[in-house]
Amino acid sequence: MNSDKQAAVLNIEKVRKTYGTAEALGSIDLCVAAGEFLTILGPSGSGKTTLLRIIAGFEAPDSGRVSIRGMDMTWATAAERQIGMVFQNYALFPHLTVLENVMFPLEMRAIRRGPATERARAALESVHLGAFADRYPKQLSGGQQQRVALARAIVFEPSLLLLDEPFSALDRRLRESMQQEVKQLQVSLGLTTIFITHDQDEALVMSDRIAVMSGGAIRQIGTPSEIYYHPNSISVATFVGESNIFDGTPVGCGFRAASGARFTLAAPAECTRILIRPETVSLRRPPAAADHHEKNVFSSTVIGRSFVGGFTDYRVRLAEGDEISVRAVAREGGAFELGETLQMIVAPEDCRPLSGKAGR
Ligand SMILES: Nc1ncnc2c1ncn2[C@@H]1O[C@H](COP(=O)(O)OP(=O)(O)OP(=O)(O)O)[C@@H](O)[C@H]1O
Repeated sequence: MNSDKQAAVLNIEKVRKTYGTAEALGSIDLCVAAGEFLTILGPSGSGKTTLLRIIAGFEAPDSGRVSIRGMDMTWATAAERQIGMVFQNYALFPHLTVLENVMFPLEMRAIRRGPATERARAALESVHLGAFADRYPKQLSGGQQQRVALARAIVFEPSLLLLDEPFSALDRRLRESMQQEVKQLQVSLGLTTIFITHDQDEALVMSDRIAVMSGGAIRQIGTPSEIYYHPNSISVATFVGESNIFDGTPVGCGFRAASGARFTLAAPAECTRILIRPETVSLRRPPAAADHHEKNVFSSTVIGRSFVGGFTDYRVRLAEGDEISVRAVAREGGAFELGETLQMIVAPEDCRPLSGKAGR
């Protein structure tokens, strides 16, 4: 075993799962390091829940191996794995108080009442619910119930914390504050965490690394910035963030789109597609004197505009016919008009090869 794998809390090797003739998971390999926050991101049906259930011990793989802290746990029960879990639907016991809910995992482990109460109270403090110990779940808001579920998941100091879409029932503001809170707690306690979501923004905000799944396979794994700026495929690029994708062919140091639009790239690349993120593009009214040294300046027309508070999202059509989305910082009274003829500019380093040798 190499040192990476020794430091891993979770190591998944060649895990496969089929339901009848349908393959839910191909051959999954995944290593999660101690203290790491890893997100499994993917659209509905991509296999996230199946993978999570196999990690948790609710489901057995057809083949492959699941190790936790270096021990083969493929056939261990859920209880033997010492994993803390939080689900979307809270799953608190309604007839137990908040404190009793949090003490439950400790009672299951036959920890005496005195120390169990002390630990449960400390866990409730860590999620800022110390004052709510004697309430019942139905007397709490959704966000508070989810914090109780989190306290219950961490109270027995699990080797691994699994979070399955835990914020999806919460409204946007509460969701964002819960993201911050969970992230702070995860860092301060050094919790090794696997987070499942189909929400790319949530994945980008919270994760040390993101594994992007589709069709039962991990398509790419990397830091949020690697995934966003260097997607290795069209499916990852379009799933994470907004994107403009041009098909075409490499020409010298540049790229010619199918429409004929020519882009200068930062370096020659053997690619058949380039990716341009909307926020890397700028728009301006044509200056009186043209600067012929400037690269990637295209004549374009505004064909759509929406103000999204802080930003204006434009849709523009290049003279060559391609349509492209642009995200600009909004200034009151400073928006371009529909039908206006503008220049669209994009830096060579922001035209990213998507496939081929230099495409990553
Ligand atoms: N018990 C089952 N029996 C048959 N097929 C199943 C079963 N569970 C999952 N599948 C199939 O396996 C594939 C992966 O499903 P899975 O629930 O893991 O996806 P997911 O990414 O978690 O989706 P969602 O975000 O909608 O929960 C899907 O095609 C699904 O229909």
